[in-house]
Amino acid sequence: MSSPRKPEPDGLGQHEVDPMLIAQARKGFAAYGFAKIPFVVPDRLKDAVAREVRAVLDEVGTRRDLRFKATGNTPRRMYNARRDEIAAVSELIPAVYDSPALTALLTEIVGEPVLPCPYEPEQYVATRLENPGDTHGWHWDDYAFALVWVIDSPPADNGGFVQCVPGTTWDKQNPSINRALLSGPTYSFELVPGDLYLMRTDTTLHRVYPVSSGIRTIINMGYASAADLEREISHETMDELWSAEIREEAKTRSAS
Ligand SMILES: O=C(O)CCC(=O)C(=O)O
Ligand SMILES: [Fe+2]
Repeated sequence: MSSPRKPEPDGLGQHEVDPMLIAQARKGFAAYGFAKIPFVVPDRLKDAVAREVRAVLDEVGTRRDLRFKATGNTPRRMYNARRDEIAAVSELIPAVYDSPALTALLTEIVGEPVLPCPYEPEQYVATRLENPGDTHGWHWDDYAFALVWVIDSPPADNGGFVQCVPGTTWDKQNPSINRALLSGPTYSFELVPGDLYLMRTDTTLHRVYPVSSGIRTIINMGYASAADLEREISHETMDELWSAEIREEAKTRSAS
């Protein structure tokens, strides 16, 4: 007898999606490495996830102001809550991340299996941009796919939209961001609260345009391709992100 499956979170199992929308998203994803897919989850689930993400950021959001050598020293100026901090207070977000109904839809859109990320810190991260100049600067991600839930966003005049250059690859020893920018068109996408987007993050250079005012809140769920599971993946940007935090925590502790 097979073991009972965990129930799907709040209506995800019964959520119906128009096959036309999937077909359109599939085309967009193949062309731009980016597709807006707000239709993949019901609105009440978006609201529940938004409440939990805002609460966890209010409670444990940690300020980062860093640059990473592996992405050509582009800036990260933001507040984050990491995977374990989210999983410690939320049952819903881990259940959504693991939802077979959701990953089946994502698999249809990208045309290959979308799999849970084997490196837990990259499974989900919540991010808030709220100070003028806050940005998630140009980078690639370690794993193939990201599903980003847009929870708060300023009007595009105040920044916070996403830009990407598809068909580019990350050489961590020599990231050459400017060469990647010169290699093809940069596409920009306006996003509003309630949007979700899917990105091919290992071969799409991307960033969030700096915010000049207002608040931008997201949760990014990272997924792996089958090829990712076959290769050795290093995690220097994530490891540096969290180790900077650990250094800060140690400083605070020794100062107190
Ligand atoms: O905030 C976004 O829209 C993108 C976030 C991102 O690229 C990341 O977390 O790696
Ligand atoms: Fe990213």
